[in-house]
Amino acid sequence: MTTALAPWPAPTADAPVTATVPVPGSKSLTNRALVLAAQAVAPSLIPAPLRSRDTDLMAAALRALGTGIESAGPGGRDWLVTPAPLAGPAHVDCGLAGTVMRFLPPLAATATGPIIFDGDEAARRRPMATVLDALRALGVRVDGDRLPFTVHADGRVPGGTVRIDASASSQFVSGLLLSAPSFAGGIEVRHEGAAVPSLPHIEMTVQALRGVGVRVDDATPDRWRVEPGPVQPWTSTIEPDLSNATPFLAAAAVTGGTVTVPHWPAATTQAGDAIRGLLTAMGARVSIGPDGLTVSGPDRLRGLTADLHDVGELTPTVAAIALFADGPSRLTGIGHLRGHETDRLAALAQDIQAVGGRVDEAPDGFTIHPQPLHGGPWAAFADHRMATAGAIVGLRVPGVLVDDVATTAKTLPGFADMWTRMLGPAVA
Ligand SMILES: O=C(O)C1=C[C@@H](OP(=O)(O)O)[C@@H](O)[C@H](O)C1
Ligand SMILES: C=C(OP(=O)(O)O)C(=O)O
Repeated sequence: MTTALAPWPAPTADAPVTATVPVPGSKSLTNRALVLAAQAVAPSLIPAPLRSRDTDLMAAALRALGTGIESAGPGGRDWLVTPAPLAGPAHVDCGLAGTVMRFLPPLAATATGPIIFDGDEAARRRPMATVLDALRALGVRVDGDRLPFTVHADGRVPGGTVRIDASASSQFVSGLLLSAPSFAGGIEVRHEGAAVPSLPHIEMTVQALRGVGVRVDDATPDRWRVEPGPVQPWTSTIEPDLSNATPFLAAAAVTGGTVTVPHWPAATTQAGDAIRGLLTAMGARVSIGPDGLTVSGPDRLRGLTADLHDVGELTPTVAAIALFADGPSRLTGIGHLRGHETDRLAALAQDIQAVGGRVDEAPDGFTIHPQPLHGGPWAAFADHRMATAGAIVGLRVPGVLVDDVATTAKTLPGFADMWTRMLGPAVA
């Protein structure tokens, strides 16, 4: 029997939050770096990767397939990745990581032996069939359509053209592209269906592949071609995780304070960068300078109408901020969030109502009508971004109880301590 942990009372801010908050590396970049470094012609040193549940699971899975991954550099903060022939039999624990469950089956297909994939209970509900059907179309034997499933690899993926419907997740495209340099004929992925979400993440994949010397043609919308060939070692820096930075920036927005996140990249493919435009539209002051990105909250936040299809990861943060605006906010284009860590639209609606808020849920988004809130339970649903959204609400609403703040370890271990530190010594 497991004992339920005590809920986390989200601290309230008695004054405008003023802080500088360094944020660890990007989950999305770290896991792309690992998958590419495992295919490289020589070892890679991944500088200061994110260490979190999602990235540790990716590293553990690659180790299980034969890749050497060890800590290196000052204080062991880097990862030295030594490629080796990939082989099963192996068992891959995906946890709840979309990047592990969608990026690794194509790589496993280039190995040998049966490779069994499984994950958390919630992970078994996440859409997977598109990538597994694509592998079958490429000549790979796969048993199953969602977790748990088995890839029966025979050491060679012929590759070729696949037609997929990636409207449920950009990760279906990214996963196929990232291992295609190791397919005999590379790959051409053609998307057919409603618009692909999270396009900046596919742009990140393309840029990551080019960064290790792989030729990619993405000139035609909804069509990507990756040439087979040698993968050079990974050398790029890992940018801070800009999506994980957003709850801290939100703290400035909702309390009229000022928060700086250092090392904000001048150019990036991370979806989190879109927070600059979104917060500006809500009335915050946003600037990039030598110290990083600084957000100063306004006296009154404006409601927002935004299509978040490309940057769905930001929805929990934006929804939490919208609760404190002076008018309604309408967030659309995010039906695919129903297949994220949890059904994020339903989860946000439930939690917002539990603290007295009003939200009208639609198939592809919702409208938030700000009104006075009160304390209450805030369920995380095993979703790191639901937990951080609860923290934002708690800044302004006493008595918000987040049931599982530890779930933030998926991408940001130590979140609760970082949050308390941001609020200063006055907050217990
Ligand atoms: O490729 C990636 O690293 C990601 C792609 C996106 O997934 P979806 O396209 O499923 O939204 C994003 O939401 C997720 O957090 C990370
Ligand atoms: C959707 C997310 O994660 P995953 O990589 O598990 O899909 C997310 O981090 O918001």
